[in-house]
Amino acid sequence: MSSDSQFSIGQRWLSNTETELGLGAIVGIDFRSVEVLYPATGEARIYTKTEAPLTRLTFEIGDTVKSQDGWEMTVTESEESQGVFIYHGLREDTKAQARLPETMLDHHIRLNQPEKRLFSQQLDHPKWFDLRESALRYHYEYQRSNTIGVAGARISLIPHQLHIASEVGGRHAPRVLLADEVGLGKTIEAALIIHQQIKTGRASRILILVPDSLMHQWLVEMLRRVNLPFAIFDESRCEALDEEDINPFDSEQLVLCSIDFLSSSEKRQQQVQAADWDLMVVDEAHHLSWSQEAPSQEYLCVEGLAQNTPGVLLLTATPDQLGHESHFARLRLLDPARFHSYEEFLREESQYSQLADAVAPLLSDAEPNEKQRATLCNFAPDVMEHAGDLISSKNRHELLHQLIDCHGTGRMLFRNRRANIEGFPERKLSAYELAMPQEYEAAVNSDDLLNALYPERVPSLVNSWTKLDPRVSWLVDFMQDVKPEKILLICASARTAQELGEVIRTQTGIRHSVFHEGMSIVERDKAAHYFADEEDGAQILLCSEIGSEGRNFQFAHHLVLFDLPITPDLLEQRIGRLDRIGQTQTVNIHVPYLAKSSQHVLLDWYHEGLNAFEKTCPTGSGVFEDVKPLLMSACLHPSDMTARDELINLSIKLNSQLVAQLEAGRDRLLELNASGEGRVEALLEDIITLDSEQDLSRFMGRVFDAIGVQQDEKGNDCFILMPTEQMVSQLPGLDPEGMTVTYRRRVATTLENVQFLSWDHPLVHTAIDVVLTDVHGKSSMGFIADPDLPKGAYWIEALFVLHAQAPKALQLGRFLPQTPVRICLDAQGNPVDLSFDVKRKVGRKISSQLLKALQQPLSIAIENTRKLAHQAANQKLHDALNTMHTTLNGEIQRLKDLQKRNPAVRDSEIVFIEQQMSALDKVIQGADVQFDAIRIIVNNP
Ligand SMILES: Nc1ncnc2c1ncn2[C@@H]1O[C@H](COP(=O)(O)OP(=O)(O)OP(=O)(O)O)[C@@H](O)[C@H]1O
Repeated sequence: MSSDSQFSIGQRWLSNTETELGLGAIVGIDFRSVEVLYPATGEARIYTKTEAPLTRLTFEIGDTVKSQDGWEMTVTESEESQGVFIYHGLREDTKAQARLPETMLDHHIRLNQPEKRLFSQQLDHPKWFDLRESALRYHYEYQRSNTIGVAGARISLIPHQLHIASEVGGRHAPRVLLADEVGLGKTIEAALIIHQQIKTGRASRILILVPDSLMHQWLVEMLRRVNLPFAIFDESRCEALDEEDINPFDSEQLVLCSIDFLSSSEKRQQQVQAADWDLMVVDEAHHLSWSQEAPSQEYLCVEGLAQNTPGVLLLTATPDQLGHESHFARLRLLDPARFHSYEEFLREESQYSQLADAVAPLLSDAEPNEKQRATLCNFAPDVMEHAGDLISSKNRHELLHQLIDCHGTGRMLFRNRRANIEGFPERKLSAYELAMPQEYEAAVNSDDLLNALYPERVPSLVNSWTKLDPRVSWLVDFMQDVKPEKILLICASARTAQELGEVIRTQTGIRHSVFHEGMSIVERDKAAHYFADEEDGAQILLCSEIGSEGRNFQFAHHLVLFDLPITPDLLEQRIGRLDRIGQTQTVNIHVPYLAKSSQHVLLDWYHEGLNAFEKTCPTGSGVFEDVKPLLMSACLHPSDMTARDELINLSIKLNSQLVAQLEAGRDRLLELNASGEGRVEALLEDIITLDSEQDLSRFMGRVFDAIGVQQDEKGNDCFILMPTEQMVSQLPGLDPEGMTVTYRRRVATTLENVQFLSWDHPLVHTAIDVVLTDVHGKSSMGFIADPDLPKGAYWIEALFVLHAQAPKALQLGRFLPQTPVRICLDAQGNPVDLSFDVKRKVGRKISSQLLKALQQPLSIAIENTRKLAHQAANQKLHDALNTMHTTLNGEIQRLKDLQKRNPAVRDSEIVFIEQQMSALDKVIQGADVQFDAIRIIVNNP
């Protein structure tokens, strides 16, 4: 909180919560808010005047001040003009009289006064010194850790997700397609990548584009999983912001927006493109259909954004759903230079299938034959030269990794298959044959495929179909049979869902809800919520096809497919609502169908031809493309058993060929890459170790205790945190009503209302900030009681911080975060290694006497600690430079090597690291040592 609410333009203030910003200058004031520019980091902030977390920086006579131009002077006089101080004194370099208005102060100055506080006897309890030291040390370790942004997510540890997150999240401007099969956690992967990019400073402005129907789910997932508060942007929000005459999309850093809304408004598209983004995420990217002649509106909208946004994540479970050309077009969004021609892409793909063939033996522990060996030599000559016996596990491993590197799309496309991931439930089909009503016969036997598939939608039957269609009465009975278990019903059209809802309302007392594209998002979310409610919720949710995308309904175990979709991908999407991570029981799939109808043909085709109900069928869309005419024809002639048999037999044959191709081929290499097998284990181990440590809970316990937050154990590894009236500082983020927290992942993933406190959690960060930015602990004096040491012996413990300032995007924290340097001296001025547990504060009277008596030796000792701290800091700085060079040179070299084999490495990635390295060189060399805190320890046995 600011100590002075009289702000004037030009005054210099320090942020109490974001010390890394440097010294700020007031650049704007209105009746409510104050705008501060931090020139050292190029950032600006707007604060509410009454709650600005700012401290004014002023100097007294005798203080040394530094100007923006680098010269220093000792203040001999100061005056104030329009609220701004002007300091006078002699310049140290030229010895000339100088005048330095505070507007011209060095932007890097920080408040630094432990010594002043010590000698003016503003002493705190010695525990605050320990707390400062721990906060600095933990912050330092956090910034350098490899689990940053990943370990703190509220998720179960699933290896393939962690692998993708760390592989992609650690890149500069990642541009990838996350294409895991349905329900394997693409949203979670995206959340982890976004979180990591933000926490490491790689990105700060994020735009997520999703279909209307998934907005709320994304909002909740981002908040619940990784504590990121996205703001939903729709027309009404934009309109409200239009009045303020700014680009609405500039008003927030984390924006969630419907792609349908954007692509339908020219004005909003222009605005969203004019706003700068670091990372764009597009969910359900298979909707971005493309062909040379007719790219879709959605595609064009995303293309415009992808051209100007450094990082792009596209998510789809069905990359090939709208054809291979569209798949190519999505890769083109990611890297237009590389994917410039579809023909070229096809040619390249065929090469990878040769590679796939050659690699197959390695994946199944066999020795490749001569031809395969020759192909491998072609792709990875270096390794093959020394390969010898390929089956020896070391070589095999190395070779596989090299081959993955050579794989054209392996670096930008991540696709995991369920078949490789454990823990999914079984799926069981129950089909119910029902008699065909006479009234449907004309439609079913017509030439119109839509009528044949969905006779209930024929106009003449609109008002009567629910009375004559036996699936309706079957449904009513079925609901009674499984009551109170939840049922998700999906059908093709909104009207069917609504009309079924009407029947349930009039004929049964069963609680139900509908969910379709005619409802607003809020209404849909309400319906989904009503369905999810365990006690008073709906037993059945009736969805149109849009219910089959992205939503999480795995708490239900019965899925009724009132009709069947025409493509296997859509069928998988539907089943994927229940067959997801977190599903605890067998997924029961119920299909009521009319005998000898087109739907009957589809049922047999899916079940017998593709086995697509009981197992995921990644080859389904491939088969579909090949048998489409036969399938259509069989659907139009449902009584023609020969046509049906031909369709099914051909599908079985094609499917097994495609499966064999897949098994042997390219995807296995891609999958091996996407699964992280052999590479994610170390990260997993680190997170498990971190989870088992108690450092965080102990540290936070001490912070809460010191600040005055009440912490009560609630059982089940949960704690209740309550603010108290005795709090010595505010703790932003602590709910004034109290909050329940846990440090245990297991608890956090089962109890949604409990906050998961981790090193990534905002409350932990603000707690560390509060400790470090507060003056508490800057100076203290404590007693120890050791009978083996002379009474009255004393020691000096000084804490320094090696610190540099840089824009976040440089990721200084990886190499030189704020680094604690602790120097301890005994009364004779000798460096010592102290590990006292200092529990008692020295009373006011004694401390005052001691300080008077020891002022001179203490001043000398402090000077000495400064010198020693500089020496130690120089060493650390030197080490940081070395590590930075070694690490970044290594990264550059690896990318360059990789680029020779794999065109998916963009030049811009290499250039970025080169520029980062030279900028960091300057920043690290300019690092400064600040005196942070001092503690005098006195023995009083
Ligand atoms: N690591 C995890 N821990 C806990 N829950 C998870 C984890 N991974 C996924 N889930 C849950 O599994 C479900 C599927 O995850 P998610 O929505 O990310 O998958 P998806 O691949 O995006 O699905 P879709 O293809 O349907 O869009 C969600 O309910 C999600 O919350």
